[in-house]
Formats: sequence, structure tokens, C-alpha cells
Amino acid sequence: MKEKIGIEGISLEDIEGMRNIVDTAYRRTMERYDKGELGFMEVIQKDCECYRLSDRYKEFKYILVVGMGGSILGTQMVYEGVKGVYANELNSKKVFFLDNSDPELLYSILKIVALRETLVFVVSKSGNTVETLANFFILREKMKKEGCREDNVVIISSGGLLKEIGKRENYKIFEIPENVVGRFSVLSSVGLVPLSCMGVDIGKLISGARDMDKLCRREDVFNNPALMNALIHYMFLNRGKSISVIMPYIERLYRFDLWYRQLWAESLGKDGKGQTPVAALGAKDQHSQLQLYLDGPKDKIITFIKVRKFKEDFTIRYKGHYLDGCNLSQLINFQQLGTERVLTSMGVPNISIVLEDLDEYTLGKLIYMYEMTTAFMGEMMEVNAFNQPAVEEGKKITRELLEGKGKGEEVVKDYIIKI
Ligand SMILES: O=P(O)(O)OC[C@H]1O[C@H](O)[C@H](O)[C@@H](O)[C@@H]1O
Repeated sequence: MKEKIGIEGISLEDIEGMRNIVDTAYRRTMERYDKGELGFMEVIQKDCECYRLSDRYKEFKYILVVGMGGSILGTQMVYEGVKGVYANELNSKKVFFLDNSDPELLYSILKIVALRETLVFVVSKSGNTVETLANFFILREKMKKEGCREDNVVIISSGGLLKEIGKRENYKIFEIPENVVGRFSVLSSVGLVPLSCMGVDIGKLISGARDMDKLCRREDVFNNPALMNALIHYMFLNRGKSISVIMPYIERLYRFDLWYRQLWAESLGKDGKGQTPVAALGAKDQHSQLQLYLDGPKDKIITFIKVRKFKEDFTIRYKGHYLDGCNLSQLINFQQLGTERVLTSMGVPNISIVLEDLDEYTLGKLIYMYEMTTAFMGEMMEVNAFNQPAVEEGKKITRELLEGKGKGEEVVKDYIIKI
């Protein structure tokens, strides 16, 4: 370990020097909102009642959400953020997420659920995503064979083949507003309809987001948490911090990392620019990643998320040991502090987001703050944070291969390791 050097910090003068960039980013974001381009800012003002399903949908023992990317990552993040990692073991309602074309994932879920007792949410903004359609086609066939009813399926989509099938087969359909981009859609029908059936208080979630919206509309960067968060990431990106590590010190937020990864990567990774988001978890990754963060390349900015009050806690007892009488919550929060201090002393910039506790309200605030941070960061980096053109080419090649075009054409690979 090298000697302690301290962070090349950001001074008030530095922030003052960024006034133009901050004001422009704020103004452009609000102009886009005024033009109706930022649906994620509008959708939180809708009445939550419009997302609630009638009681007959509440009877199902199992819930299965089928979708990819922004159509599922947020829902799973909120579900685990509120209910915990082992929610299925603890609760009568069993919830599953199907977000891959890996046949073994579908197989395992079908081994557990009884389809007649399952409410299936098929979620896709475009309504044409190949993995979602493939999984749905297989499920639909099995559900027909097992005599499932129309209300075993709910479609959440803006169009495409999925909506067509939904209309033709008389499934309940929820729209997704056109101006709500997938990775910014968890606080729309995409997340709120399924979550309202999973025992999550969507009203509290939305009121957290609305309260954060008030803060994020402030022009003053010192009183706008999203604008300040974007500015700090932008300034350190310009100082070579091309990697943004997010490291909550609570297990319930690990899926938040995965949601953040899509948001930050797909929104900002454009025109040769971007800041690579990395998912980490405290205290676990102190024993796997921290060596690199401390003594590896100085190319990272770290964001901690810590919770003052955990839902549960334990007091440790072992006479004469320094842990005697401490609580586990104290231990994990002191571990976060220890990591923060050593990173600072090793010159690794880090930010701490402190939550009093973690429930629907604070999670709604956190989600919305990150959505606004991403919008502001996109303006600062002068990239369009609301599209993802580069992901389409690979899908085209996959389709050509599926349609038999290009079969046999051996793609020259540099390295193929066959085991
Ligand atoms: O909601 P869908 O249209 O099914 O899209 C699901 C996901 O797939 C796309 O390829 C994009 O990468 C994501 O931004 C999107 O969230």
C-alpha cells in the first residue's frame, strides 16, 4: 500500500467555475421537460389508482414478471429493496422474474409455479423484444394446455406484436407513455402495476419520488441533490475517473446496483463517451474488490449508500471481545466508514448517500434522484441520454441467424476457447 495522499478534492471555486455547465444542463433538462420529452418527470404526477388491478388478480399464489432491461430491472429492484432478498421464502406470495433467453431459467421457474395459480405480467415498451416474446410464446402455449384464463396474463406495452396479441386474446393491457424511456420507466405502469400486486405500497413510492422532484427542480446546485451528484461525477469523469462504482451497505439494495448499471451505461455510453458503472456491495466487496479500488488504477469514483436504521438488528455477545455489546448494524456502518476513510486517504473520490431507513418512500426518492442525475449528466456530457441506438445492430444479426440467413458463415473470431 502506498502512502496516504488524500483526494484531489473539488473546491467551492471548482464548482463556481462550472456554473455555465451546470446552468446549461439544468436549463436544457427543464426545456426538454417543457417540450414533453421527459415522461419520467411527468408520470410521477399520475394518480396511483390507475395502476391497481381488481381484486380477482390478487388471488394468485404466484407472480411471474417477463421482460428485459428497463421493463423488468426496476420492478425487481423495488420488490427486493422493500421485501428483502429472501422474500419468496418469507412471504406467501411467490414472485419470479424471467429476464433472459436462457432455457434453464424458464425451466426452473416452471418447476416451481403452477401456471393456473400464476399471474403473468408480460412487459415490453416496444412489444417486440425477442427474449420477452420467446418466453411468452412458450408460456402462452403451456398456459393454454393447462386451461389458464385470460386474467392469468396482464400485458404492459406501448405497441408491437405483444399488444396485438393482448388485444386479440383479450388480456388486460396497460399502456406505457411514449415519452417514458424503458430504463426510466419503473415509476410508470411498467413497475407500479406488478408492484401493486406484490404487497409494495406504490403510493408511498410515488410520494417519495414527488418530494425528490421538488428538490431536483431547484436551480441552485448546492440545494439540488441530483444536479450536484451529476456535477461531481462529471468533474471526476473529466479527471480520468472513467468508472463509477456504486456500493450500498445493505443487501436489499444490490438490485439497485443492477438497475443503476443499465441507467448509467445505456444513457451515457455514446459517441465514444461514458462512465462505466460497476455494481458492488458492502461489506461483502471489502473482501473482493476493495484491494483494487484502493491500490489499483486511480480511475474510479465510488458512491456509498448507507442506511441508519435497519428493519432488523442483533446484539453481539462474547465477553472480552471488542464486538461484545455491539449491534450488527453498528458493525456494517462502521465498516462503511472505515472504507470511506481509507479510500479518501488513498485519493479515491467517494460520495455517501445516507438514508434514515429503507422503505418505499426513501426508495422512491433514491430512484427519482438517480433518474434526474442521469438526465443532468447527459446534458453535461452533451449526449442524448434517452435513446440507445447501438444495441439494435446485434439484434438484427441475431434475427438474420434465426431466419437462416448467414448460417454457416463462420464469423472470424480471434480467440475461441473450447473446454
Ligand atoms: O421494453 P422493451 O421494448 O422490451 O425493451 C427492453 C430493453 O431492451 C432494449 O434492447 C434496450 O436495450 C433497453 O433500453 C430496453 O429497456
